[in-house]
Amino acid sequence: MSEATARADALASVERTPGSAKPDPILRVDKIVRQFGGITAVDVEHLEVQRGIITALIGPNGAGKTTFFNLMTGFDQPTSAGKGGAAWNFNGKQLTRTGAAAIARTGMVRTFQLTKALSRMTVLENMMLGASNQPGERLALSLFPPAWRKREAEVHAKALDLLARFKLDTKKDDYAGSLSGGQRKLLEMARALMSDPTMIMLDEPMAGVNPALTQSLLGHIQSLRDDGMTVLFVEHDMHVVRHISEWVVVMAEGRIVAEGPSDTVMSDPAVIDAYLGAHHETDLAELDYDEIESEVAEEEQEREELG
Ligand SMILES: Nc1ncnc2c1ncn2[C@@H]1O[C@H](COP(=O)(O)OP(=O)(O)OP(=O)(O)O)[C@@H](O)[C@H]1O
Repeated sequence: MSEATARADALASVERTPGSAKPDPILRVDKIVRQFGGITAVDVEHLEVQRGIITALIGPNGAGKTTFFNLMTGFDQPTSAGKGGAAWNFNGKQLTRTGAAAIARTGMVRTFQLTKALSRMTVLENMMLGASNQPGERLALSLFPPAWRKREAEVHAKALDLLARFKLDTKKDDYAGSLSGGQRKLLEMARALMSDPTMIMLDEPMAGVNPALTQSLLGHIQSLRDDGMTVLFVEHDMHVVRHISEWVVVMAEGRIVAEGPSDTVMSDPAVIDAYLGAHHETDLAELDYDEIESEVAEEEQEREELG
């Protein structure tokens, strides 16, 4: 049996309902709520992410996807414990109240957009920063300088390997800020891989990427999965979602509203509702999002004119 068939078989019996149980979940989330003032950004009752596959997290703007990523990776904290207590478990480890660095060391990492500070560093320096330190490593290394030099050489070699894999090796001494949009996305992904994650969370990996690089980025994401990594990614482009994800989770107004394989979930009425706020007999993949946006803008203007 091919690996792709095995992955599809593992999901065949999974219920297409929000929060459904998976045969081998690497991430399990319970009752996680995050509010900002009066806004409930995230209110996830239960979610399981299957190990070793590519799962897409989709949903309209403001659905809570980025906040959910931040909560999982310790860059934000849940507001309320909810009934029975907020909890999430990654690869057998309970992560509630665990800091971001400690969560990264468990093997769950997310990509970050290149900030201004990182743009002023070279591509290679960015990669070196991505290497995680094992607990106690800093102390051990500072007490024993030869070990530090050995570790630095290893990290350097690994950074060069990854840069070659992502075809960024010729750019290693360039400022990260000088890269094109697509190359930045490659660097963000390569940097996250420096810590040998078990699961990688990508926030809009294709945003701002030109069509030529899109294909290469998609290939990289698939090869991470083929190497045994679990991939969870947020994406607005439905063609990308259809192309590479084996499972799709849909968020709206902080909640998980639908789950299923990419070829069927987008025709789920709950998903269409989430995007359009009304029932439509439409296949989301066929929708023209620019047209929808301009229709929504027109409707808003009409409402404003009507007072
Ligand atoms: N730091 C913050 N302070 C106040 N409100 C916030 C903050 N972060 C997020 N929100 C609000 O929480 C809600 C969820 O936002 P979030 O960015 O998680 O959504 P998203 O699904 O990632 O959206 P997009 O697809 O547009 O990136 C939105 O209403 C947003 O305005």
